[in-house]
Amino acid sequence: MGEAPAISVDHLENGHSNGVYVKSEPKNIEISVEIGDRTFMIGGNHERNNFSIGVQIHDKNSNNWFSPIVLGTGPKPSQGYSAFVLEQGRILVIKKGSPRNESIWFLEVDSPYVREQKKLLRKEVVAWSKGVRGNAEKPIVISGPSGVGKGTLISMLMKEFPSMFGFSVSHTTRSPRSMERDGVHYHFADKKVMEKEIKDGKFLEFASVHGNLYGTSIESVEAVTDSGKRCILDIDVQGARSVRASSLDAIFIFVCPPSMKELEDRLRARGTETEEQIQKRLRNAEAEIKEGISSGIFGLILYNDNLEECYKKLKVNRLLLIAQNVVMF
Ligand SMILES: Nc1nc2c(ncn2[C@@H]2O[C@H](COP(=O)(O)OP(=O)(O)O)[C@@H](O)[C@H]2O)c(=O)[nH]1
Ligand SMILES: Nc1ncnc2c1ncn2[C@@H]1O[C@H](COP(=O)(O)OP(=O)(O)O)[C@@H](O)[C@H]1O
Repeated sequence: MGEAPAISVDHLENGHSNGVYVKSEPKNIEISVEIGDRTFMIGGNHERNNFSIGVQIHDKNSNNWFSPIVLGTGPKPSQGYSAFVLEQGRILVIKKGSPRNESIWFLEVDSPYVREQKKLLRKEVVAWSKGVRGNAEKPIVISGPSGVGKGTLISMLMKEFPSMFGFSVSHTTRSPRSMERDGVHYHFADKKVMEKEIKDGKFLEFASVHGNLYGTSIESVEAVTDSGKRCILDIDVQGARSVRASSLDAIFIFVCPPSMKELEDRLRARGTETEEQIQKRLRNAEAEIKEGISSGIFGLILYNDNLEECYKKLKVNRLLLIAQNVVMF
């Protein structure tokens, strides 16, 4: 596994731990971990937030304390945590005795992702992610009819695991919706330019969907995987079929609506399509759902009825969960 030797960590007692004199000792510190010139104090409530464990940084050189920006969702404040320093500026935090899927957390304090966020935010940053199991490397393809909730579920995943997942930004000739930003939601492309780039072999897959051209460029996938994150592709069934046939070994998930009526209600409520586009998407939806369920392309079929329940199924499903090369104690 190559991790740095696990350093068991004493609980902070009389203000001294790992040789760092703590001037203004933060309250209820459970763990202190020394990495280089810094000591990371983990415990208590994060800035009076009872739902997430606190993190403070002590810099040996300046003898200053920092309260970093904390990204991701950390474990709840409680007793009984232990910490182990891993490679790539990560700290493994284990809560012994809690249910398996609530016992492993990673605090990134100097990973490539945290360094990227520090540069962006110009502040001290740390990022929590929950350690789960599954297959850490494979990209994830999520398909489903327009309006079913793919984008919503993907945003929830990326919000909870900011350092684990990256979204592959597709190209499309469709015009942007009011809240969509070029280069973030899509690369909004000219048809001729996109067709030429497809011919030049720059695309992993492409398809005509609801009358527009959509495609995943190799560059978009690489932009995510080069950042050390797991790539999520939101593509239609045709695209999923092409990816399945390609060398890109991915995990395939299809999201179904509870009913066509509910799908129509959601499309209408979203208010991003004209009546004509809604009708076209609904006509296509029936065939897409049939293909999604019966094609055998998708290893996981999710029914997005209750959003929270569907999201939980997405996260805890044996196919998706992410191995973090966790050393179980
Ligand atoms: N094949 C393929 N389909 C894509 C790609 N990007 C988006 N799509 C699919 O195109 C369809 C329409 O996407 P969009 O216009 O954003 O509508 P939405 O599904 O209602 O969000 C959806 O099924 C997407 O999954 C892509 O790069 N390749
Ligand atoms: N489980 C759900 N119950 C009710 N509304 C939902 C649910 N999931 C998503 N929505 C809503 O349905 C609309 C379509 O969701 P979206 O994520 O844009 O779908 P897609 O990306 O598949 O086109 C959005 O307004 C979203 O807030």
